[in-house]
Amino acid sequence: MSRAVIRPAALSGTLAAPPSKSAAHRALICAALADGKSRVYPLAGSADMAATAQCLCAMGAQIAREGDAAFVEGDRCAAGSPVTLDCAESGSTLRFLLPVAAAYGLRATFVGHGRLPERPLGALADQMKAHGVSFSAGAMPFTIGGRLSPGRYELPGDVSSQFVTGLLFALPLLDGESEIVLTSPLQSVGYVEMTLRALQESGVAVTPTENGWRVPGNQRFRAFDRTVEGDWSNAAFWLCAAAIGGTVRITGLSNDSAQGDRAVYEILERFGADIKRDAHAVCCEAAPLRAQRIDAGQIPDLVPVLAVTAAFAVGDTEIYNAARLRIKESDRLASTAALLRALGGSAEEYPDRLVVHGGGLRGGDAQGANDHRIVMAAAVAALGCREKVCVSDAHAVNKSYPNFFDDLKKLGGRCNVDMG
Ligand SMILES: O=C(O)C1=C[C@@H](OP(=O)(O)O)[C@@H](O)[C@H](O)C1
Ligand SMILES: C=C(OP(=O)(O)O)C(=O)O
Repeated sequence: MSRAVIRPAALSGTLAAPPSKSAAHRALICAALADGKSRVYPLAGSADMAATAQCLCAMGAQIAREGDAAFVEGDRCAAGSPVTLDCAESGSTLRFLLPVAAAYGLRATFVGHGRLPERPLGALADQMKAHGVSFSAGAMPFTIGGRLSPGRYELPGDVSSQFVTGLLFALPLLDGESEIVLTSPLQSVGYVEMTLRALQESGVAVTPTENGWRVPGNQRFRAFDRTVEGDWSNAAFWLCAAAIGGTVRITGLSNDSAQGDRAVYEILERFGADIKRDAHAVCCEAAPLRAQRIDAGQIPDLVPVLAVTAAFAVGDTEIYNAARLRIKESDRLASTAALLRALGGSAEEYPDRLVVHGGGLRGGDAQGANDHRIVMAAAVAALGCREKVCVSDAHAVNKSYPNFFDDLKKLGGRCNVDMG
């Protein structure tokens, strides 16, 4: 059993943003699909990155790590080869590589852990079945067979944008033109924009249509040397911690990033935090916070830490359009509400929204729910609490941010961590 004890503290100092998990997934995949050798730098040693790298190697690519850099030699196993792809707990790894493995025509067995086997895949799997791919079972572990064929792919936009991203990687490899048609408005738009930019930098053409994208077939990915941008989603923990009580400067965050979680800047500004940016850094300083209405549709990963921030505001914050939070590493509407209540706060959970009553938190024992964003949100909450916070499942931070507790200490936080 892993756990962390975090004591109240006002953070201060400057920190480099960790490399973006979403950008790194995309860079590794594009590199593995490319002809030749690419360099991807810097790369976090996170569990999700390791899962994607291992799967790409199992599919035929070669990846050598040198410090924070990965050198990727693109290659693929012959069609029909049996491979096992262990996606660990990473939804991105599963949903991005499933169509790619099918485009290669591999007999790929997909394995997943934690909550991953329960997370939705049906809409993508149904479209793949309609385009020549067989599935041995309806849930993980399953083995796919056959080869993906080009054509018209219809997907809902409100389950997971990762379905679209996976197809955008795979369809350019097919021997004819395809179209992705959205049957409902797209949520998590920024993540698809990140995919489109990654494809463009790899020399792959995709044309937007009225409600989707047209993807020519027979395309080749170009090798590259790519710097992975800083992660707004994980930097958000420090910016919110500062808004609650401290002064933090985060470097390496791009102002014109496609990351939807860049919105944390405007949201904290609306809360009343003193937040500024220049060409090199974002700086946030505590100020009295007031409740907000927040649309979670484009920023699902920010919700746990924004809910914690709201607990320190005056008034009631409503976080709406958040039904998809229930299908992440934990049911994040339930686990976020439980976190706030465990620390002496008050929150109401509805099917697709959360209402957080402001007024501060006391501290206490909280469940990390085996969810990195809940554990990190608990640590941020602790900084503003009156008493210490003890959170279970501290190891979960390894999923996206293995240096989280070290970075907390660098900013003056006080914690004892037992990774179990
Ligand atoms: O494409 C990506 O890198 C991601 C997309 C989002 O998922 P959904 O599109 O399912 O919301 C996000 O929650 C996840 O952490 C990363
Ligand atoms: C939901 C997340 O990731 P994934 O979907 O890739 O598991 C996350 O990082 O919060």
